[in-house]
Amino acid sequence: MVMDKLGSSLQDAIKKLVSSGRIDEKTVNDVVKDIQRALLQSDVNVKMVMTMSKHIKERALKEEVPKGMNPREHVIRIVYQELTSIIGKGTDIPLKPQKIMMIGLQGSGKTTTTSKLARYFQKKGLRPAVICADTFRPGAYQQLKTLCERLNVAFYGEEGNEDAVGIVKRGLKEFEKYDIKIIDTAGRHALEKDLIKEMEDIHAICDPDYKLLVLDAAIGQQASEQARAFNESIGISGVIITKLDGTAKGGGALSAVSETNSSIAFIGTGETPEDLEKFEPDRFISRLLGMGDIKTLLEKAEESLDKDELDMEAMMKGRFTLKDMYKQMEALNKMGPMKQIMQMLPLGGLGAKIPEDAYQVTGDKLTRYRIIMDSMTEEEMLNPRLIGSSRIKRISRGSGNSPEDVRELLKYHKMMQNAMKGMRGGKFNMQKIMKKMGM
Ligand SMILES: Nc1nc2c(ncn2[C@@H]2O[C@H](COP(=O)(O)OP(=O)(O)OP(=O)(O)O)[C@@H](O)[C@H]2O)c(=O)[nH]1
Repeated sequence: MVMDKLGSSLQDAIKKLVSSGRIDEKTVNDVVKDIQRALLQSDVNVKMVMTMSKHIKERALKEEVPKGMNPREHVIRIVYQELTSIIGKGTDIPLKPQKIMMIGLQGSGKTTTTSKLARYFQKKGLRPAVICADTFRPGAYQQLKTLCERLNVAFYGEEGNEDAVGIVKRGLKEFEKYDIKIIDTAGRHALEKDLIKEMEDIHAICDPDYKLLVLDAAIGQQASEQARAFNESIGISGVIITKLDGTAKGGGALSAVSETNSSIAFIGTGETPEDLEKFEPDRFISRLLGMGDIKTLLEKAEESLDKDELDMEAMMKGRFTLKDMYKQMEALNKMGPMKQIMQMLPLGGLGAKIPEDAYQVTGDKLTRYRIIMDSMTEEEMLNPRLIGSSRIKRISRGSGNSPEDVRELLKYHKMMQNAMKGMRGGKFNMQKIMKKMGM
């Protein structure tokens, strides 16, 4: 997975925040410390981490909590916004006919990314064609040709000919009718004079709409040096960070680019032609924070939960009576299978605290539980601890069920009560957060 280590550390920090009793300076400092550690481990520049930490602390403690939001949600929203801001806005490459020139150092994954980009446009219904102007690396021609053939993408190259400019000229002529022309240029071990000269010559011939710099995520925060150097020498319109799936330094590479005058257009997330993603900072961060599927759940919850009837906050604090449980079971029943809902919860661990049995609330059981509860007094419903063995006998007789059924119901209630405590502040608060963040 892409940056799963950073993701899980950030999710742990958010989880801590979600389950903290109250938001005070200490809580904010603790969470910021966790976030700092996670970002530094991912090679994000220290100065950047410190500035971001300062912003989070200041905003969390000084900014007024927006109306309709609780302090916890307020802080999570700030963390989300600050993380998004350190990776920049992203570059949008439009879906229209254009020429794209690929540049970068050798080993960055430029050739593979060229074919992935062709595939990206092909999937969007545009006709891509690829020109191999890498006459420096032996094998580049054959590699790109094979990749394009597999994807059924038009390819032009002249094996053995070292005249990259001539190849580009002839390739563009041949591909006049194609929508997207992607030119793969040669890389070197460093940004040397002859590489710059060759890029400038190719640039003059093809006059590209976009010049995309390919960078390997493993270089971490050094990405800013490379982006700056290429930008100053020939100018770049955007960056593609490759191999984000295989390094612990991804955070460094992503954040470093935004420090320069450029931003990220795509990210490479694996070795297959499909493993290229358009870079969308807000979506990327919400996925990293584990807020992915929550939106679906929240929409569902919104539709079927009567918020006046259910006081989730109170329940999660432990005031979870049999009456609450009954209302909750009814509401959840309307939402769909319990297990499916729990699996959609974000932040992994929160959902995982629900015991397997808790998923088995079928319609039949619900009906049985309702009949049993109908035989209880109001007092028993509000305070189930009063229900000893003589009351169990009475309730079972009154409801036409066995004492085991009553015990099972009480056991289930205890289990849910504990699970609720464990999820304190968890899932349903996330609903509001996602909404406020416009997701
Ligand atoms: N896991 C993973 N591997 C990648 C990704 N992008 C490229 N690679 C691999 O990185 C290796 C080098 O990629 P090439 O495309 O040959 O890149 P290169 O050597 O930089 O080629 P030039 O830049 O053209 O000199 C290949 O084995 C690719 O499969 C990615 O996003 N994830």
